Amino acid sequence: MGVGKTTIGELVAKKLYREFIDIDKEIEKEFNMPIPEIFKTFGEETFREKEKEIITAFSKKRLKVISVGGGAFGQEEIKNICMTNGIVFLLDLSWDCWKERLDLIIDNRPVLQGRTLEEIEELYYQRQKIYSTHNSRFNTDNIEAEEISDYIIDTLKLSWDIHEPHSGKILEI
Ligand SMILES: Nc1ncnc2c1ncn2[C@@H]1O[C@H](COP(=O)(O)OP(=O)(O)OP(=O)(O)O)[C@@H](O)[C@H]1O
Ligand SMILES: O=C(O)C1=C[C@@H](O)[C@@H](O)[C@H](O)C1
Ligand SMILES: [Mg+2]
Repeated sequence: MGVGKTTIGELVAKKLYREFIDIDKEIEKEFNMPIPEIFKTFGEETFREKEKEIITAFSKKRLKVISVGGGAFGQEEIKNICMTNGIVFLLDLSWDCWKERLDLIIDNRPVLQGRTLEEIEELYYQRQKIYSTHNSRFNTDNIEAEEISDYIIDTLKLSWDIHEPHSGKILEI
C-alpha cells in the first residue's frame, strides 16, 4: 500500500503507449465517492467485492497496464486472475522506508486509520505473505519513480526478447 503502484504504473503505461487503469479509481467511479467514504458507508467487505469484480472485468482486456489496490492480493481469486492473465510486478519497500511515507498516505488509506504504529508494522509484515506471488519484484527503497518505471520496461523488453522475439506478445499486460 502506498509503495507507488499508481505513480509508477502510469509512467510505465505512458512509456509503452498503453492505456493505464487504476483499479482504485475505477472503484471510486462506480460508487461515485472516494475510497475512505466507500469504507465508511458500505464497509470493507463491499469494497473488496467490487475490487474483485472490477479486476476480473479488466483482466480480460489486453494491452493494458493495471495498478491494483494494495490489499487486492489478499483475495486468492484476484491473485490467480492476475497471474493467469498478466505479468505481475511487485513493488517492494522496506519497513524503514515505508514508515517514512505513512504521513503522506494515511488520509486516503482507511485500512491504516485508527491503528498504532506497532499495529501498522504488524500489518506490514503480515502482508508480505500475500505479496509473495508475482512474476518480478523490485525493491524501490530510495529510487525515483522514473527510474523504477525504466527498470520495469527493461525487464519486459528482456523477457520479450527471450520468450517471443518480434511477436510483441509481452505487451499484453
Ligand atoms: N519511488 C518513489 N519515491 C518516493 N515517493 C514515491 C515513489 N513512488 C510513489 N511515491 C509517493 O508515494 C505516495 C503513494 O504513491 P501511490 O499512490 O502511487 O502508491 P500506490 O502503491 O498506488 O498506493 P495504493 O496501494 O494505495 O494504491 C504518493 O504520494 C507518491 O507521490
Ligand atoms: O492496502 C489496502 O488494503 C488498500 C490500498 C488502497 O490501494 C485501496 O485499495 C484501499 O485503500 C485499500
Ligand atoms: Mg494506487
